[in-house]
Amino acid sequence: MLSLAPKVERPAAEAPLVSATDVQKTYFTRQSPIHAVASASLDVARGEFVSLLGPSGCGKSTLLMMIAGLERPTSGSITLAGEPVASPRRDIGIIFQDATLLPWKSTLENVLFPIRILKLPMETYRDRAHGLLKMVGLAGFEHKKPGELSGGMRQRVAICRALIHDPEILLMDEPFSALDAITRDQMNVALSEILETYRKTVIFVTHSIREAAFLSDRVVVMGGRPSTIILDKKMPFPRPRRFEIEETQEFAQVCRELRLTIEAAHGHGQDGHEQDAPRPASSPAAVSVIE
Ligand SMILES: Nc1ncnc2c1ncn2[C@@H]1O[C@H](COP(=O)(O)OP(=O)(O)OP(=O)(O)O)[C@@H](O)[C@H]1O
Repeated sequence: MLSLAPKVERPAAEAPLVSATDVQKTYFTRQSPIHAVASASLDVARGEFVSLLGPSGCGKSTLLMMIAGLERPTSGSITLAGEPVASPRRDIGIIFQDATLLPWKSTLENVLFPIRILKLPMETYRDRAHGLLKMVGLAGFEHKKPGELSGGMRQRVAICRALIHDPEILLMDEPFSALDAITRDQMNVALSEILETYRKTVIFVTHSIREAAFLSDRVVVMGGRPSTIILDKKMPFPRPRRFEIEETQEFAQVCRELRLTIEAAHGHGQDGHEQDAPRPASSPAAVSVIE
């Protein structure tokens, strides 16, 4: 039954929807093995929003791709709703850094593309596609091609495409990192609003401390060499969240703790990854993450 699912409260003590146990991943390359994830254990409850935060190369995308069934762990296990992940699944929607839309198809056709691939009844999903596009502020853009849309609009189309078949889990790999700072902030608010309506379980990869703190129920910091999970912290901010929380002392304190955790694991400014928007002169340099 297709519906624009209303927000549903999660019963307490429910088994985790996503569970990774002692997951390890080594890429065997011609040169030498690369230990992308030394060990990671992570439970994500149904309806939870969990960010994986950490500097470049700490294995965030690798962990996400293993959860998606697109990479196999070298050891350890990953289950979704209690079932081992063996291959890509229908109950997952994935959003990457680049919107990867089909340039010759319209906005509407792009959103409906998974329905074609999954061989689901197109007519049943057309209304849902219109509803999703309206929700993200793209009503009236259904027949535009990706080339006629801004970066933020294209990424909103990608979100609609990921939600069209109503997957239970959304995996997002730095979905907003290619956008300018203002659009990125707008997308963070838009994503929060979308998830207030279409409640999903989300695992979100980012370098941005602020973005992780703003969006998440929990922030999982990855780092160290070899890379593991070094902090798993609940975000104490009530929902719905609006920008104003970023101006609170509590938000600054949480961001500071996340930054200090990353710095303790990696030292200061090591790998020259993308840097933050201008920071107050009194604050120390960021380490390959955006504050
Ligand atoms: N397919 C692959 N083959 C070999 N090595 C890989 C492969 N994918 C990732 N790696 C390596 O594994 C390590 C972890 O990469 P991964 O992309 O998971 O990190 P990340 O934290 O997501 O980085 P970024 O934030 O820059 O995307 C890196 O050293 C990377 O070079």
